[in-house]
Amino acid sequence: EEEDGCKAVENVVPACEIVAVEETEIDKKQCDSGKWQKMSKPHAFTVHYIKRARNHRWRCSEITFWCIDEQLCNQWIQALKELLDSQKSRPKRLLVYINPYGGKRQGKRIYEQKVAPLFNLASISADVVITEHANHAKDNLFEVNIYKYDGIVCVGGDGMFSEVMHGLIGRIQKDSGIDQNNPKTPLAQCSIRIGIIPAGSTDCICYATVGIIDPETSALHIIVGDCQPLDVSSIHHNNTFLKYSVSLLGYGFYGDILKDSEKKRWMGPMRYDFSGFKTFLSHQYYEGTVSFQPAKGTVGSPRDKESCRTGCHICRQTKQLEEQQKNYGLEHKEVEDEWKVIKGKFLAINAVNMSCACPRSPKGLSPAAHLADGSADLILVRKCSRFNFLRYLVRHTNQDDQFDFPFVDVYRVKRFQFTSKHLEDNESDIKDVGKKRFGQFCSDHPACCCNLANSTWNCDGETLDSSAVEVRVHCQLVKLFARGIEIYKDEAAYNLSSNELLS
Ligand SMILES: Nc1ncnc2c1ncn2[C@@H]1O[C@H](COP(=O)(O)OP(=O)(O)OP(=O)(O)O)[C@@H](O)[C@H]1O
Repeated sequence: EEEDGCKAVENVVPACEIVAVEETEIDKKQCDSGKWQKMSKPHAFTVHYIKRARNHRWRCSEITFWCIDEQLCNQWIQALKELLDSQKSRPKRLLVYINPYGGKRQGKRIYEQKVAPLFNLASISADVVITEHANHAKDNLFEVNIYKYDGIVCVGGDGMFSEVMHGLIGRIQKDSGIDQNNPKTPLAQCSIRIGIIPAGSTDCICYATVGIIDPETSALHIIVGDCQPLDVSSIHHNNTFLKYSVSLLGYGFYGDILKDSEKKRWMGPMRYDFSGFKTFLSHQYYEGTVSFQPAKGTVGSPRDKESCRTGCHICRQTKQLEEQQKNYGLEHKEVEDEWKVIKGKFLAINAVNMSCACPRSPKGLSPAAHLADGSADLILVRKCSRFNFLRYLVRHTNQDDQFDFPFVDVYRVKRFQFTSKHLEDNESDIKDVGKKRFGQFCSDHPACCCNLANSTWNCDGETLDSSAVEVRVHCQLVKLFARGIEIYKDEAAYNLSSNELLS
């Protein structure tokens, strides 16, 4: 209870949410004003801490504590600093890559104005590299001593994250003597965490792992040393490594939108709407064979009502199960007879490692997909009428179940393969030269309805041309400075008053 009889507000700041503690310089003016004038020579310290706002936004707030006893004040500062030092998950040294051309070209400004001051406050030292060209960060990660850093931070969009992730995974495999081209080899996990400061035109990975696209919130997640493991899919063709994916790997509809939008970069972000509409109208379907291994070791299903959130029990249980299997020597045992094969005509083949929720589609492509359960949700949209396809797309934005259509199938898988009919026909060595020539005519004239042409893969927002792929999910291969999307129990939990007390 405070001196003046006011009831103390019972608010708590957990030690893990303190950003920094500093001694406060008191100037004469402060000293002479307010209730502190009673104190002959006051001493003070300020605690900077995380304050939750709406929509998963975090802000750095502060509270100053005053007392007359200098020794007592110093003891508090010392004790709180020791408390912060004892939290070993907090990073001390970071390597930061800034893409100065990402999004609205604000990456450098965002870092300097919103992130660097917070890192300084939290005594984090950062080596900053402003990228000069595409793949600069990726190449650099193969050259620098990454092991002296507690984390790698990318300032940019999903493309920049993908580049840093490829660099880090590639470097770790190289140092572990693992050949990335072998699709069957288990990959070495990356213990160095990746932080994303959103500054791109698409920041979906940040949104899916933090819940908001906000540089300050992301910086605070880095400072407190959050850790969110993330599954990564490796994509191969003919024993050649192609790419890694953490969000969407899409063939057909989403691949075609991306390919078309790449040609219209001059339109800015509007190009996605334009290309989306155009691709919808073209209503192209693609023939091929999908084969997959259903995920057996995971507890959830793509039709669950529950979404992946902070401390997700499904992700935790899957990891425990994997560790048990490791102890019994059962890890990575390939059970070849468990493949399911589906041949058909598809408007879209989407494999997602996370829900792919974004501000435009808050439910995402697979609302119950998990960030770290070692599986992907494989969504097959078979050929249907334009009207039905529109109904399917609309359900991504409302409460209805987007998988509840006879032409949509969803499976939780650990591995899958796709081969286009075009390639199958070529590989089966058909000597019918006339048919091949006809095929060439069709792909040269998209208006032709024969659909012999291939689509493109949309791999986390980048195009990937391959008419056959082999995909494998690597459970929790990388770790991010994030904690997944937090569940707020009630409004009061994040509407804390400004005069919070530290306990
Ligand atoms: N200095 C640079 N100059 C040109 N390209 C760069 C540079 N640094 C990084 N890149 C590349 O730019 C691509 C896009 O970057 P980023 O994701 O940060 O921005 P974006 O605006 O969200 O991207 P997009 O235009 O694909 O939506 C990345 O793939 C990255 O490899």
